[in-house]
Amino acid sequence: MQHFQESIYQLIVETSTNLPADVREAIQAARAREDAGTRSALSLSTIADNIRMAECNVSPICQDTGMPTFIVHCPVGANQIEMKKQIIAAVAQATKDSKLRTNSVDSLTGANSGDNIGPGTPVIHFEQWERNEIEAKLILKGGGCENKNIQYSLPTELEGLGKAGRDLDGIRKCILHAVYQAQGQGCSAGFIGVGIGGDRTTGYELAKHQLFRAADDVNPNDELRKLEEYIMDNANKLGIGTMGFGGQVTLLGCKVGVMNRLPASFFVSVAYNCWAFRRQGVLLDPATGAITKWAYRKGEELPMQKDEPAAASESGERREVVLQTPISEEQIRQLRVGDVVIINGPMHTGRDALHKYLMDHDSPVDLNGAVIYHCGPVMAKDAEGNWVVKAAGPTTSIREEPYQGDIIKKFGIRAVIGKGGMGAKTLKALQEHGAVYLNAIGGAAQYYAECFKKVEGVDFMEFGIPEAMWHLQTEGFAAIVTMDSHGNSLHADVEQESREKLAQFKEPVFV
Ligand SMILES: O=C(O)C[C@H](O)C(=O)O
Ligand code: SF4
Repeated sequence: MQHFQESIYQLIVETSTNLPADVREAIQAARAREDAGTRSALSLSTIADNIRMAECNVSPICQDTGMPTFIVHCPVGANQIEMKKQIIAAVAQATKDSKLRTNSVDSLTGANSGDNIGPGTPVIHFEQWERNEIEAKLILKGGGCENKNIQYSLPTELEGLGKAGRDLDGIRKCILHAVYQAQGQGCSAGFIGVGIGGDRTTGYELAKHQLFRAADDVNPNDELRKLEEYIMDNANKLGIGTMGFGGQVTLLGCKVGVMNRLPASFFVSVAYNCWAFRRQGVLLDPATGAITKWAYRKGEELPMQKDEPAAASESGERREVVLQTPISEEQIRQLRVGDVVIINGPMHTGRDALHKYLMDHDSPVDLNGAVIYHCGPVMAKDAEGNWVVKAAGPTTSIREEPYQGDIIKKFGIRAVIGKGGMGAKTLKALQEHGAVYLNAIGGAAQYYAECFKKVEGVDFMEFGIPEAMWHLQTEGFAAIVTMDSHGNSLHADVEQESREKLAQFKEPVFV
């Protein structure tokens, strides 16, 4: 098995940097359905650019490379202890090479292990089979979409949909509700895996396993096939759209699996995966561990199409405002929801640990007129020992809702960039203080990394690389105003509209 570790390393690199062809196909189809020039169409075109860049740079598609989860099938007698050691070594190497972000954090102290290795990480499942080959599959599912997983216990009462009973129609309602509750926060348009039955643990496991099915396969169970088709036809009527900007395409795939349950329990578990649906697999020679075949069609088979120039020109109607940091209140008050803002100048990253810290401490840098970017980047040092940004898309902003309004006022921040939007408390602070919330395209980590021309410095390295406060010299960072200083929030609007649309699915369908 002299090649096993190297093969697993290749699997990790391929999964993190190159979306497979079936996922690309689903994204291309979504692009064809959105009207040119709309926010959703523009976002999908940025997503397509980002997929191309990640492949070309051999760098992470999204900075959140998730919880590395391996499922390994091996012949009877294969040495699983040895394989496990080599998988762990390959994960550590891929992290060192900036193909994975340092993503393993001590839950009590917050300390980052720095190499993705720690109690419970990576996740490795072994199963024996009677074939004379090894199959290793990997999914890199990020934290933002993981937070949008949801488990229902039937019977229940669902917002907008009424009673969901212990039958196929109740399951149908749960799945639609799962898509609704995710809004844009899991970087829609997404893929969902659904597990019917099991207990709380195996139900979620079954849901996650569905994500390993090819996006274009057909469910062999006729009832489940009909359910999947129904969901694909109807979930998109919710109008949530790419990144929750509104639009025709909210869901890119739906796969449903079933297992037995206890008489007293009826769980419907939903695993939500962002568009950056990173999963791949390899078949290996059991003697050498060399790769004999890839489990999913590789990305190269389906190059992402570039936008027609005509489509780009339609976006010309959108107001574009270039801002140099620090930004004044007057400049901010002129911005409205829907404007595209291009930011130049110094910008600072800050996410969970920093926001908590700033509540009762001073900032190490002056934040008056500043832009805070909710982002946990992948960083590396170049040959001269200088930090460079390797991947840097936004993180889900709503986690900072308890702090953000107070911090904006305390430090005089004028713009917050993130994704998925924020709540009423932040909206009020934006209005009172004169600040805006800018939505960047979640997952577009290569696209945004290019905007960071220089790393000026870093504070709080003790929080770990993703949570540290990076000071970045920025050029041409584009984001959309989705919450302005006049009380308008695109997120609140889309959520309300989709809640109203959800009610059209109240009546029974599968009886
Ligand atoms: O941790 C991150 O960088 C992003 C996260 O996956 C998110 O979607 O919020
Ligand atoms: S930022 Fe978005 S694309 Fe990246 S892992 Fe999180 S949910 Fe997925």
